[in-house]
Amino acid sequence: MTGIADKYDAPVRIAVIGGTGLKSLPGFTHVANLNVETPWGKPSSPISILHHASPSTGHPIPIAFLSRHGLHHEIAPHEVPARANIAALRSIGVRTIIAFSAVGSLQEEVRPRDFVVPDQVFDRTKGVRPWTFFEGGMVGHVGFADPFDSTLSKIVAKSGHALEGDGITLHDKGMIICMEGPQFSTRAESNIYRSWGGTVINMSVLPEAKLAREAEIAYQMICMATDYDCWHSTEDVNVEMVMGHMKANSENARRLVGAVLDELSNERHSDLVQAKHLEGSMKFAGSMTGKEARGADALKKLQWLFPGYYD
Ligand SMILES: CSC[C@H]1O[C@H](OP(=O)(O)O)[C@H](O)[C@@H]1O
Ligand SMILES: Nc1ncnc2[nH]cnc12
Repeated sequence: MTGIADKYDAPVRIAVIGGTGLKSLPGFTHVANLNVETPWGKPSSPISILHHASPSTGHPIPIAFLSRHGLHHEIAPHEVPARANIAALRSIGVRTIIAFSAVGSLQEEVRPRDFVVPDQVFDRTKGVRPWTFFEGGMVGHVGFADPFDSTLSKIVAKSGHALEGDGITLHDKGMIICMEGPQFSTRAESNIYRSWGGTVINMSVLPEAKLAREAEIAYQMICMATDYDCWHSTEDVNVEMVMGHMKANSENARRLVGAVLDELSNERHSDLVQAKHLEGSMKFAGSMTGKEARGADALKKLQWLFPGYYD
């Protein structure tokens, strides 16, 4: 792309990860495209840096945008390079991620095109996706009882509720089931997930949310329901249905993300967007392994991710 810089000198604190049907964020000033190479490989797409005018000061706030499935939706859910995505975002300064996802609804009251801000996750991936930065002779454990950031979730919910009555319906909690895919669920699975209390289902929240937590990044997913999976009397989920609802409701998705970014750009959330409450948490949690037993490769990679933590 001509006229777009390939560097951005200031730290970028806030990122949006776009999912199915949200491959870009129009309406912002596109100032740079960053091609970041991490020890875990290349991210799903170049990171676009967008300028968003803070409603409180008018000053431009940089926002990083990454397309989870690539620029042309060429990366399947189980192939998403989630470690490279999260590591690349952290390396440019990101400490807050708003992740967007198209989901199936497991409850009658969550209708196609409704938004859900989940507060819990149930892991139904199959262990085929790399899910941690801590391995190979660098052991680390991090709490994941509450997989989303509670302060961030309140901001997202408040921003969404403020748009209600204006074409947007938002449910401010729920359990998201993360399945492996890429095939959709069987009817038996869908009904079991409902009996477990699942609210919505996707193929993307994990390991993204786990890796964000390990990287000391505040993370919240915004889900948009696109179908009733295959438990309902309506038509079973298919790709045309998902894409159709995403396309038809994309303006609302962008309005919601815009409202969240407006709020996060406010100076009063400066500590949150820098995730001060998470800063340094991996210094101790990731330094359990005795120095003499540390794997050299693992150490080098983690020193790239957390400069100064494991010297
Ligand atoms: C195309 S339907 C299945 C696909 O849609 C969701 O993608 P994303 O979470 O990136 O919006 C779901 O997780 C599946 O990957
Ligand atoms: N029914 C479904 N199952 C899994 N992922 C989805 N993404 C959108 N709809 C979905």
